[in-house]
Amino acid sequence: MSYQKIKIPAGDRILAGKDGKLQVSDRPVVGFIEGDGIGPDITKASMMIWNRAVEKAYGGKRAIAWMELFAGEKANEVYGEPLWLPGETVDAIREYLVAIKGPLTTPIGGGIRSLNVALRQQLDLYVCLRPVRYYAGVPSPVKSPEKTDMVVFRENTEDIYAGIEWNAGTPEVKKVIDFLQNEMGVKKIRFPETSSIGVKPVSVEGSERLIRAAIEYALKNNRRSVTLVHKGNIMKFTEGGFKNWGYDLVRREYADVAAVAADCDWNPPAGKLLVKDCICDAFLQQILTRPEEYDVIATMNLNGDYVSDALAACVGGIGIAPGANINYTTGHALFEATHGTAPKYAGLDKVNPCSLALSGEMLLRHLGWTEAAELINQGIEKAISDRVVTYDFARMMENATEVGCSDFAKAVVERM
Ligand SMILES: NC(=O)C1=CN([C@@H]2O[C@H](COP(=O)(O)OP(=O)(O)OC[C@H]3O[C@@H](n4cnc5c(N)ncnc54)[C@H](OP(=O)(O)O)[C@@H]3O)[C@@H](O)[C@H]2O)C=CC1
Ligand SMILES: O=C(O)CCC(=O)C(=O)O
Ligand SMILES: [Mg+2]
Repeated sequence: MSYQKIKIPAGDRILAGKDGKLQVSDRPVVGFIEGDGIGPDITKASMMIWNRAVEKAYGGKRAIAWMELFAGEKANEVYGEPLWLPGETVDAIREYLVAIKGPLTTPIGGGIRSLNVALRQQLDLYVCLRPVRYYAGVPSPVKSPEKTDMVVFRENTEDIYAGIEWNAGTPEVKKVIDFLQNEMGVKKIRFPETSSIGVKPVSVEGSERLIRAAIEYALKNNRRSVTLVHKGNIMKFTEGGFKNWGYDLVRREYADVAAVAADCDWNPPAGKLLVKDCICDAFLQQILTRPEEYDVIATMNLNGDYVSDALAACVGGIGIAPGANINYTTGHALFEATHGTAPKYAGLDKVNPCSLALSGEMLLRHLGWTEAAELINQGIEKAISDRVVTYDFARMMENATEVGCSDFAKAVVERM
């Protein structure tokens, strides 16, 4: 495919085999979107870390051929018109399979809807994978942060994030409310004249593919349990459906390797994975009081958004929380930091690049380049244990050497 503004570097396309395994040459083309706000700072710093890790791990035999893709404010500049998510950016990720992105701005209220959510939906990246583990030395607001070791599987294409909503006072919302009241017998809209209405689609297919991915991950990585986090006591058919369909799936497809908590009195037979559930509000307090009881988490879109920032805080904050958006069937994967554009720090070369750098660590692992991934972990761990950190950690540590974003990246590279 030819592109208008995207320059394709010398290298090879990553291909997905029939078994879902990727075919990766020694010079794979990988897309990157710099992002808005702090995006350029953390992308530049992370690039330094990723490229050095690959060079060091493979002695120059392997290298990533980076291909810049445009979205957000930079897309407006490059294309010379108000174009937030050019079609060719999505096409290029479709064609080249793997990419990484910095955060993109979403204005609150009016204006464009989330470009991040649009990318996930257009590419059907149904899993938002966010591992949460503690790096020794990172300052944390909890007493025993090392007890937090969870991997969040957040459903990425449905729920309230589908963006089906109508604003209060519009003819459209009036039509929806009339339909609900007159044709569906709804009597519970407290203030019908001034309500906005949002719709929350949650399907059997969407829930099953997400929960299946979480179970497969747990089995492959010898994890102890999968917890379905939901608010099914209130939203019976959407959040409650998610839980029930998850349990049905385990009983139907995984009976030989996994057990539903209620079926085994919370004691799975030896060697079997425990699948349990927890109501989301209770879960958010238990991650502070009893984190060791949770392992792999499967949840819906909105819960997953809240849960991932709350969990990130337990291990030091969103400055160090990585993530990936993945479709395990097509092999498409878009890696990204958990945090946003932190506009007040834009261009100051100040923030922590770890969240994006570690998303790149996940990317390298996804390509099978584990040696390079390990070097990134090692460099970050050593920098933190030497107390060389960015402002977010420095303000919670004693005797820390506070450095900027690019100097932190240099400190990591020196310690690989
Ligand atoms: N995937 C994406 O692209 C996402 C995009 N967004 C978008 O980002 C914009 C800003 O959102 P906002 O709610 O302010 O959330 P942000 O995550 O951008 O920032 C909130 C706070 O988190 C801390 N923080 C964020 N990133 C870092 C970092 N790298 N290092 C250290 N600290 C960090 C800062 O805390 P402190 O002030 O304490 O220093 C910051 O003020 C919005 O438009 C939002 O929609 C939001 C989330 C995800
Ligand atoms: O796209 C956005 O504005 C928010 C996305 C978000 O918060 C997330 O992915 O965690
Ligand atoms: Mg979020």
